[in-house]
Amino acid sequence: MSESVDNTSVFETLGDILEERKGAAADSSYVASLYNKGLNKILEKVGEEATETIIAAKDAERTGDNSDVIYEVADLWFHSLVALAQLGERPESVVEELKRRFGLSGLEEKASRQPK
Ligand SMILES: N=c1c2ncn([C@@H]3O[C@H](COP(=O)(O)OP(=O)(O)OP(=O)(O)O)[C@@H](O)[C@H]3O)c2ncn1[C@@H]1O[C@H](COP(=O)(O)O)[C@@H](O)[C@H]1O
Repeated sequence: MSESVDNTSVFETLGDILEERKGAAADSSYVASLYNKGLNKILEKVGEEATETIIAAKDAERTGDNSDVIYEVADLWFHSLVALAQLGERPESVVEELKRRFGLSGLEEKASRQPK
């Protein structure tokens, strides 16, 4: 599978798999088992993976080896996409939002925000 999927369509393919798993049995699929446990459990995994990413990034800074942090960021992205799928949203929505931000300076965007 990994060789046959173009880099640009990785999120689309993963989005299709996450949709397809909505019809799978919890004991046959990790994704289906997460859906079955519900959004709180999925968000708990997102939190865990975010923490593991921070620890791996600090280790990478010390050792110069980025392999673990890449692995943990992949876990974080994956679980974030499962959370979005549970909410009925596809990965392409996030890609679109990032695309919308091209050329928009983060500093300008922050300055233009309405005060809360
Ligand atoms: N990309 C992923 C992916 N990344 C991480 N993981 C799983 O996420 C889990 C998280 O790791 P942990 O170390 O936290 O797992 P754990 O300690 O066993 O988890 P808990 O018991 O704490 O819940 C592991 O079981 C990983 O295998 C993934 N599982 C699935 N996918 C994709 O989703 C597809 C569908 O997966 P299934 O639904 O299992 O068929 C796969 O073909 C992949 O493309």
